[in-house]
Amino acid sequence: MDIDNSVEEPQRKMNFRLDELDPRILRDVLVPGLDGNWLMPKGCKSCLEQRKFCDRGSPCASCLAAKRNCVRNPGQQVAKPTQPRPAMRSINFNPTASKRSNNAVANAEPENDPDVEVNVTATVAHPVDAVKKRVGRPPKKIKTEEDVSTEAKPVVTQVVAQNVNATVAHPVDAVKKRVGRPPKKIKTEEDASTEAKPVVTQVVAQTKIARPLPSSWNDSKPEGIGRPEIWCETRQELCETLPYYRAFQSGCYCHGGVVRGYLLDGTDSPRDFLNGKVFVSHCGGKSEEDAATGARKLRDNQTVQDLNVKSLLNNIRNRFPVAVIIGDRNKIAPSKIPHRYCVLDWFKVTHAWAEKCPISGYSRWKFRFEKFDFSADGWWASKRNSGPTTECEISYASCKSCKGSWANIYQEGWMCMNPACPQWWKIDGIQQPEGSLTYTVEFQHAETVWPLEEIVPNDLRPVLNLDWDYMFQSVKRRAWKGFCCPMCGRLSCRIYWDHLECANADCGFAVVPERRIAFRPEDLADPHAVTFKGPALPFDWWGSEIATFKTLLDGYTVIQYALPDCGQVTHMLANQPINARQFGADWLLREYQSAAMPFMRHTMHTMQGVTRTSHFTYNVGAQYNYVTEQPTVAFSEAPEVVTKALDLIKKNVQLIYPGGVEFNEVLNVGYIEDQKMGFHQDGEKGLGPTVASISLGCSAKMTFRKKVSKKNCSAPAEPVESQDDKKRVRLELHLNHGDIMIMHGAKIQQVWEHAAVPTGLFRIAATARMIDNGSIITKETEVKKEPIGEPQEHMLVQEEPMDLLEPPSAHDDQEPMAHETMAVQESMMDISN
Ligand SMILES: O=C(O)CCC(=O)C(=O)O
Ligand SMILES: [Fe+2]
Repeated sequence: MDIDNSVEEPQRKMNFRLDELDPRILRDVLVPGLDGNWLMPKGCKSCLEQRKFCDRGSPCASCLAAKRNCVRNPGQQVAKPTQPRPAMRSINFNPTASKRSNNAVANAEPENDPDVEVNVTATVAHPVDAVKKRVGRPPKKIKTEEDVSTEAKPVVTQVVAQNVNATVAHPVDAVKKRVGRPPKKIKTEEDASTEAKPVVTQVVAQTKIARPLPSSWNDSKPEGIGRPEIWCETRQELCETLPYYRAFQSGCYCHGGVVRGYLLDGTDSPRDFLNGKVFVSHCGGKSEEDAATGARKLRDNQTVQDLNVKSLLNNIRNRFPVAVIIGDRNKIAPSKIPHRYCVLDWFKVTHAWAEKCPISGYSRWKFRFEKFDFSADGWWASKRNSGPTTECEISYASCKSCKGSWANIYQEGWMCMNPACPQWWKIDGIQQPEGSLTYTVEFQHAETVWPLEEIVPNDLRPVLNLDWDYMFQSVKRRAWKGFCCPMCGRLSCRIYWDHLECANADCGFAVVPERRIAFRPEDLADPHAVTFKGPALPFDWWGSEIATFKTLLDGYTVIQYALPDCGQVTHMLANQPINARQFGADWLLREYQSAAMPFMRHTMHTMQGVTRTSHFTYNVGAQYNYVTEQPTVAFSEAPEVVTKALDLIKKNVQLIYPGGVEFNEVLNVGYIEDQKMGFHQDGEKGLGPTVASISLGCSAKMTFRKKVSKKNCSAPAEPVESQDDKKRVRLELHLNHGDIMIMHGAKIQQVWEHAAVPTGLFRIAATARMIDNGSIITKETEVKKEPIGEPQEHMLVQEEPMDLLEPPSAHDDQEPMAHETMAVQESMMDISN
């Protein structure tokens, strides 16, 4: 038995749980695909003793040259003698028999399978050309593909025989050549000039680059042979537009158990490479930057349980193509990537295997991808690329120890790629040293044929729907997806309320549809909600630490919530007659829809970087930049509806705070389906203690919770909501059409944060503030301002205390679930009736 158990690492074994399983299960999981393969011999004794590279021929080239008897260790698989190359066979794909994909490994024992032709040619080089190799181990110097292709001729070269000549088609799967397909001639200019030479320089694809490359690095690359058809400059443009790439942070967009989109960007791992048709990459995860070298290193084993690994293996198993995107921060592109993100093409994931990371010793999963359309290089190929001039095929061999079968990936020799096997990452029992491996020519250039290969799933360019009636009369989620410019291919977010504009300044493509949105309040109202003609009944929820008071004022139902030591939040509930008043909420809703409102999705800084908000805003009056960066206009230049909204807000605030509160700014916010405003404080410098808003259109939930101090987070980012975050909510207002909300007390903004989530299709909120930050103060807003500081403790004088309306204590410290809200509503109903 040729297993060296002494090198087994129990810790790794524990991490890689599959090694506890039956090896057949292991094979099924890790190496779905080919059934039956020929075995590759191990290196000969003589080469092993001399620690020389053995080409595993029979006899090997080295013994042949030295006229030695080529002997292998007992127990090792001996290669069959050289045979004449058999004619290529075509074997029909049997869909029922090929659940497993043709990726990395064949599992069946070839000698037991009479249908499998074994053909390990010991001395024949590459199908067409001999392969020129450096003597001994490749030099330690780390090279990129480009280095190799542009460097002067290798100093010492020696023609050696390549031992594997994989001409045998797989018995079941379609790793076979298709019938009648003529051999491909895939030549580059460089090929043509070197054609006369009998050897092909083997491309070395090693991209271990310790430190981040300088910014000019991408620019210094040669131009590609084409241009990308689909591209953009921000991650948000990418993720809002492409249905196959919605992952704002991950390098893999997984959905439904498979990877739909794969991003090749800033992080690389040793031996990642990309040519015009094939690339090898990793799937990220469990890695961190090494403080000393700047290189990314693993902090744990990647396993088949990891989401990205599991999903990519499913892509292989199910022959599920993946759309690939490249970022200009990647280090492996053969040409200059002209934009921040560019779509490459559809790819097949053909091989998966685990390498032992040379830096950390952990297992890192690597994946090989092939361009779906293999007939031509992609636009990103460099003219300097040189590959083989005819078809080639990847060969496979089985591990004597674990019986797993793996592709012949590295030119230095075949290795078992099963991390659970004692022979993992060893050539002839010897652990591979750091950075010494290079891929075989076949592994870099061979095509894997899938059945139904010709059928590309769909055009990667999202279709721009020019049915403008649908697009703009609708306020559905679809209406604020990004779009792909039909002129230049740039992906753009929909950032304007009323039209589409390509973000490429050189393009100028825009569509300005006729504006015909005309929602009436009843069109937008919650179908289950009551339309109150008398005093409206509240549907709010609050924690027991919040004291409440209720009254009626000018037809409004007024509820005040006292946030302990901070101030008050007032909810004024409108009803149908109030909203129908002159310049009331109904009029405002209509006017906001018909006036030319320059609503836009402006930019804001979050922990993820600069993104556009998921709502539209239009600011009038003083500068208000605390959350978003946006311009402002004077009230005199804004549509009349904004001033009328402010008048209505002021009139109602006056009812609650008769001392007089003035405002010099109105932020108008437009929401369509699925848009919202996440948790934030209204923290503009110089903000007055009173912030008041009017809600128009569909209902919304406005929630309040106390802030928690977050390290390194000075900006009011939209925090990711966890279960605990939901539990932190202590006040929830159900704002309906025409309702007024007032926050009073500067400490509210310091201690609490609030969020607004509409529950229907279309909503406008106009929020008024007093801001003294040195920006626009117009004549009309030059008024006496309340000092900022301690909260103003003038609660309403109550006719009727609301204590009885407090939710039962059982609701304390629980998230305001629907049933709890209902319980509160019922208790309110009881009392109000
Ligand atoms: O949409 C709303 O009602 C809330 C808006 C808001 O919080 C803001 O403008 O700061
Ligand atoms: Fe706010």
